[in-house]
Amino acid sequence: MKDTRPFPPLKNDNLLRAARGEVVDRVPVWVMRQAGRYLPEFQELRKLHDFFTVCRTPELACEVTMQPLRRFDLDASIIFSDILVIPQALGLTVEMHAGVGPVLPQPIRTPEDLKRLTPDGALSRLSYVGDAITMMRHKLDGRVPLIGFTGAPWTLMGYMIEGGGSKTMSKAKAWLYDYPEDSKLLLNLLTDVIVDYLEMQVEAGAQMLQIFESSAEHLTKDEFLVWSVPFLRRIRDDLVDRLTKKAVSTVPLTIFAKGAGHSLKEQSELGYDVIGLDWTVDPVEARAAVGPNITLQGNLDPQDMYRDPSELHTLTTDMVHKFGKSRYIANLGHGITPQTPIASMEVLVDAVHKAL
Ligand SMILES: Cc1c2[nH]c(c1CCC(=O)O)Cc1[nH]c(c(CCC(=O)O)c1C)Cc1[nH]c(c(CCC(=O)O)c1C)Cc1[nH]c(c(CCC(=O)O)c1C)C2
Repeated sequence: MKDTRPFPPLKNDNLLRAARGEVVDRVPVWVMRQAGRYLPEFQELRKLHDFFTVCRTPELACEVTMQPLRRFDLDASIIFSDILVIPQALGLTVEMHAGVGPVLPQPIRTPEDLKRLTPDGALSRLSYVGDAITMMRHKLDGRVPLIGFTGAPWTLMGYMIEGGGSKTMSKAKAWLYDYPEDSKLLLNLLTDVIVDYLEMQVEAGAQMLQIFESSAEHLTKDEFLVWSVPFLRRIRDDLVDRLTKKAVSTVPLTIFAKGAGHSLKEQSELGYDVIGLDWTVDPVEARAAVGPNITLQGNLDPQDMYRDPSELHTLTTDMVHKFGKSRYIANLGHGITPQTPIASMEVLVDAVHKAL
């Protein structure tokens, strides 16, 4: 049965205030992939349960979501899941191979393979994510906001065609030129599922949403504007439309398009509240490109987490000074890597909170 109890009131809303451009008590900080492999308690839990079993079991997903919050004074939680649950819900097999990452043994190779996708009922096959979100809102007891997320269409298309991660996304890029109409069909199909999925997450209790366009880095600027931007725009517009029609309050939206620092101005015109930056982008140049009405998120190099604590402290403080206290959410410029020392997370969070 659906849990319809009201959610506990939010105690620390600095993340949401930063996203809306309101005054914050302190610069909010969270870390992409903050629940995961660098935490021994996550490794322990993973010895007992397969990756997607954790995603599909709300108690386990909530436990893993909570793990970083027990250790660090973070200002946000992000629901434990993966971007590849959408390809899974569309009928593709996704396996998580230790030391490799996601593997899709029967990828989409030709336009003919698109017939294997099953968009009908995809949303109901993702209902476990909504259940985990609702449970997590209660478990958080209002301590920090809960972020929901999705992969963006181009990034999901990449994994579905490559059959897993890829250094070049060459097969997926070949599709854009060999089969442009079928590529658009696939990107639109994914966009439709993503809008349904994000709407469901908001109704389940997600207080902010991040769209991961992690594979933007494989596109040129021109390609990004054709194969990513229109779909990112439609996700935002359709989602806001849907929520407005249902009289559900909309939540702040973040676009993280890794490697798309060439198109910050274009990203700022998509209607998203927050733009996530990778570490190659200079904070001052990013602010100049997007103007004053967008919140920026990022962007410490994840490799800086391997520096000694005093260096890390200085780099973090300098970063926060460059972004400033208004319209800023501190984060890394991409996911935290598996060997990161736990002490570095403490240094990062502490340095952000003390910087201004
Ligand atoms: C902890 C984890 C996750 N996914 C994977 C792992 C490690 C695998 C394991 O435990 O066995 C496999 C897992 N899943 C994926 C990868 C990347 C593989 C590759 O491209 O080579 C791996 C190792 C695919 C994936 N998955 C995700 C992205 C987008 C973000 C990014 O660019 O890093 C991508 C590209 C998102 C993701 N994935 C995850 C979260 C959880 C919430 C959090 O704490 O942040 C999120 C937000 C969780």
